[in-house]
Parts: sequence; C-alpha cells; structure tokens
Amino acid sequence: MYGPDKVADDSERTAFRRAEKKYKLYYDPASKKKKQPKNVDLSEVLDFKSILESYNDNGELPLGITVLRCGSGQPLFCLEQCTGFYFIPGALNLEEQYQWIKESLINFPQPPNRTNHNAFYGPIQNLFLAAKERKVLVAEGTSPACLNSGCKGDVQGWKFFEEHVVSSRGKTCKSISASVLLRKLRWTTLGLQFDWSKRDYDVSLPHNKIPNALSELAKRLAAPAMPLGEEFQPEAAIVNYFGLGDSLGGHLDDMEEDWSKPIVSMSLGCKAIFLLGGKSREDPPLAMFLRSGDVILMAGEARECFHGVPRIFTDKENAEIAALEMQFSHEDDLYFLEYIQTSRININIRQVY
Ligand SMILES: O=C(O)CCC(=O)C(=O)O
Ligand SMILES: [Fe+2]
Repeated sequence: MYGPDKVADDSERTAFRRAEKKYKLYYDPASKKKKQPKNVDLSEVLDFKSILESYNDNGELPLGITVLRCGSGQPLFCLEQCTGFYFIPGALNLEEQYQWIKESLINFPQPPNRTNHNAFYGPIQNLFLAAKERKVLVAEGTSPACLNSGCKGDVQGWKFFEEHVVSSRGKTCKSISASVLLRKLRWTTLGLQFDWSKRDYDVSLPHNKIPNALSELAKRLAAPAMPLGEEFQPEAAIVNYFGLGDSLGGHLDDMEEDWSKPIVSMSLGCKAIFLLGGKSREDPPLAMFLRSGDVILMAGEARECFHGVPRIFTDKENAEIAALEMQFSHEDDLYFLEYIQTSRININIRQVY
C-alpha cells in the first residue's frame, strides 16, 4: 500500500515523483518572512468545484470529463482516461462534515481501533479529550513510585496525568503531552484492522464493525460505482490525518480481494492536492483539488492507478474552510476548530472481501 518512497536520489526518477515534488510544500529560502511557503504553479490543477459551477450554468464540460446523473442526486464527474474514477464535489454538506470531523477525532481513534501511536504507546483511550484538557501521557515504570523516582527501568504502560501533577513531581519520567500526540496522529483503522507491517488485513485482531451511520453513508455514496444489483459492504476504513507539510506518497490500494468494488474516500478540512496517476509510476498524473466535503470513488481500472496527496493548504486563502469554520463557532467546539484550521482528514472506506 503506502510503500516508502525510497532514497533521495530517486526523487526525480518517475513522472509521479516529479509531480509530487512540484506540489510538495517547500519553504522559500529567499523570503524575509520566516517559513514562507514557496510559490507553486497551480494552473494545471483540475478544479471540480468550478467544473460543477460551469456545468450547472451552461451544461459545458472540459474535454475528457463526462458527467453521470443518478436520479435527483448530485452529479458525479468521470474521467475518460481513467474508468472507475468518480468525483462528487461537495457530496457532504456542512453538518455532515462537522459530524465526521468530530467522530474522526473523538471516537474513531478509540481502542480496539488502532492508530499509528499503538506500536509505541499501546492502546490510548480518549486522546482528544486528554489533549483538550492539556493532559500528559506518562510512562509507568516498574516502581509504584515511578513519578517520584523516575522510571529508568522497563516501561510497563502509559497513563494520562494532569499537567500540574507531572510538573510538580519533576521531569524524571518519560512523558509526552496529549496535544503533541494528537498533532502526531497520522492514521487510525476502523472495522477489520489493517496490519501495516504485513501489508494485509489481520482478521484475528479485535475490532468493531464500521459504525452504522458511516456504513449507510458509504453504501449510498458507493452505489453509482457498484456492479449492477450489488450493494457495497463497508468492512474496513482508514482515517488519515494531515497537518501542514504532511503528504501521502504515491501508492496502490491492492489488499482488498475484489477490485470491482469502489473505495469511498471522503475529504474533510483543509484543501489538498490529489494526484491520480496511471498503472505505472511513469504515467504523468493528473492533479486535482480536494476540498472539505468532496468524495472520490475508485473502482475497477481506477483501483490499479497510483495516487497520493502531495500537499495540503492551511493558509486562509487556500484552505477554503470558511463555511466549515462557522460550523465550529460554538465555544464547546473551539478545540475542534483549532485542530481543523491547520489539518485535513480523509476517511476511506473499503469492502475487503
Ligand atoms: O487522503 C486521501 O485523499 C487519499 C487517501 C488514500 O489514498 C488512502 O488512504 O489510501
Ligand atoms: Fe489510497
């Protein structure tokens, strides 16, 4: 799936890598202002929001793009050069975006779902709440007086403490603040758990079913890309969390048995650039914007196409989350607001068998 993008001198080797490099965030060394992103030419990035607007205005479509209308539902755009790829601009309304952002931060990372933090810290309960309450995750050592004595020995587990408890006892224990851990949350898996080291699903791992509401939503969204008469069965999902400078390297999602079934991929938060390549990394990819609420379906041939996310935009002008920010304007939602103003979340839902 997400194979590492090997050594540095490979960086210019394929058309896909060249496109990733083109859109990746670099800082301008010549800039007087600290950490000023280097300008990037976005003129070749496909913009389905404006394609939808002009289609609604005058029925016109750019060359190579077709439209599928299912009943009274939203139009789906298809690419002539990549069958099985569907783009539904603004598929999720603001309330839905609000709901799935909150779920992605509060409930989805809860055990038995695993996250990238599992390997080091074991299962972590209530990470978002702990971050909001400024708690600190502290290593528990062999000694019960670990917090006093320092735990130089084996770490037996990790537990959240109030910040003042940790600071009053001195910094003798291994510890990390929950807010840093939340920032470093990169993925969580729902339903059947994906084992990244084996690059396969490990059905022996404890797991919950995909939550009903998410399952129903995915079934509805997947319907236009499903083989006739079949219903999508959501069995697993990966939630990706992106902060400024984060990217997802070019990859294929090839661990599911039946590629005629789509992957349903929902974008939330800051705008991103998505690269859709061909069956070889040598094929020059198409770049397109992904905004909060957009949904992509990848089925059939599109399942064999390399894709990735080289860039997210967190600046006011480019993030395009003003309407979403309004949804989080209640004071109880301020911590969500702070998070999403500099983040993007992607939920992609799969039928495994
Ligand atoms: O973040 C995205 O939009 C794409 C995610 C993806 O391709 C994946 O998780 O396999
Ligand atoms: Fe993918």
